[in-house]
Amino acid sequence: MNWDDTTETAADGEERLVGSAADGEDQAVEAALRPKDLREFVGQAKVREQLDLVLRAARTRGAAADHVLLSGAPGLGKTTLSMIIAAEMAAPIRITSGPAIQHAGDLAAILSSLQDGEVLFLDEIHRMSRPAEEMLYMAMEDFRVDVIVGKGPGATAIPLELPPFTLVGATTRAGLLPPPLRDRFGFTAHMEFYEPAELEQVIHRSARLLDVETDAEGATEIAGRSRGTPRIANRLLRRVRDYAQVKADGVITREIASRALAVYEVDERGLDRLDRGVLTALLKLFGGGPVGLSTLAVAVGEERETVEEVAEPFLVREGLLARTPRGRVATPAAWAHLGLTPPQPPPGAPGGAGQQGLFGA
Ligand SMILES: Nc1ncnc2c1ncn2[C@@H]1O[C@H](COP(=O)(O)OP(=O)(O)OP(=O)(O)O)[C@@H](O)[C@H]1O
Repeated sequence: MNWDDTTETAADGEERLVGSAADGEDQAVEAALRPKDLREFVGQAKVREQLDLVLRAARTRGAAADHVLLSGAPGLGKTTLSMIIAAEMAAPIRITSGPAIQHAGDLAAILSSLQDGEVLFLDEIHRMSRPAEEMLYMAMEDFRVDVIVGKGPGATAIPLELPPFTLVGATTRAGLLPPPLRDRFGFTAHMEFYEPAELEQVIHRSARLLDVETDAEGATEIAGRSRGTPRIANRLLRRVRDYAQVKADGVITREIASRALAVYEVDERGLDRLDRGVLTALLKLFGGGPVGLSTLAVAVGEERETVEEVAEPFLVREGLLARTPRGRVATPAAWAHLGLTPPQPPPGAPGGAGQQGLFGA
C-alpha cells in the first residue's frame, strides 16, 4: 500500500471525531498523554529498536545523534518520538514546522540560536520554502550556514558556524521530499498504522493517566474503532469516558463503549457518518459503481475534495472502496459492512452491475 495516498488532510480533524489531525482539545491533553521514553512508547517495534541503537551509540560517543526523518500519517506519534529522542539524549528540544519557515532568514535565526546537542523538531518538513531547504542541506551536513548580507551584486555570504544538533524532520509525505534532503538524514523511519492490540495498550495507558476505569473488553471496543491511530484512540476514550460518567457508573465496558460511540455515530469499524454516507450512496444509488467522483460527491451533498481527501483514504485503506480508472467501485466488503446484498447479474450477463469495475468477468 502506498500510504501517501491514504493520508488525511489537516482539515479533517477539525470537526470529525475520527479525524486524525489534532483538534484544540487534543492539543490541550496530548502533552499529558505522551509517553516520555522509548519503553513507554507502544508499538512500532522495529522503529523503537533501531532508534534505541542510534541513540545509545550517540550517547556512547558523547555526540549529537544523527538526523532522524520520521514519516507517517498524522497522529501516529512523530511529535512524541521527537520528544523522546530529546529526553533520551538529555538534550533540549526546539519545535517548529515547515510552514513557519518561509524565508531562509527564519531558519538561520533558529539554527544560530541552537544549543550544543539540541534537538530541532521540524514538523511538516515537506512544506518548507526552497531557499530554507537549501540552507538546511549545509546546516545538516557541515553544521554551518552562509548568511547572505546585502542584495544584488554587492551581496556577500558570511559563514556562520553552528553547534552540532540533531534535526528530527517529520512528514506525512516522504515522497515529496527532494532526494538531497532525504539523503542527509542518517536514520529514516516510517511509522505504520497500529494494530488493534497495540491501540488497546495505548488506551489502557491513557485510561490510567486520565484516572478512568476501563475493562479489557471496553478497551478492545474502542481500539477497533480507532482507525489504527493513537490520537483517535485517545480522543474516543475521552468521549466514552464522558458517556460512562454521565450515563453509567464511570467504568468503561464493552457495552458502555459501544453505546457511547453509537451516540457519536462511529461504527464498529471506525467509520463515521460521512464515510457511511459515501458508501451508502455508492451502493444504493449506483449499485456499487463504477461512478465518477463528482457524481458521487453530488449524491452525498459534499464537496468533491471532502469525499476524495477526507472520506475516501480510510475507505480505500479498509478495502471498502477502490479508485479505478472508470470511477469509484465498492468492494464485496462494503456490501457486507452495510448489510446489503449486491445486485445479481441478469442470467447470461458477464458480472453484476456493482462488480463491473473490480470483479467483472
Ligand atoms: N506509540 C504511542 N504510544 C502511546 N501513545 C501514543 C503513541 N503514539 C502516539 N501516541 C499519542 O497520540 C497522540 C498523538 O501523537 P503525536 O502528536 O506524537 O502524533 P504525530 O504523528 O506527531 O501527529 P501530527 O503529524 O498530527 O503532528 C499523543 O497524545 C500521543 O501521546
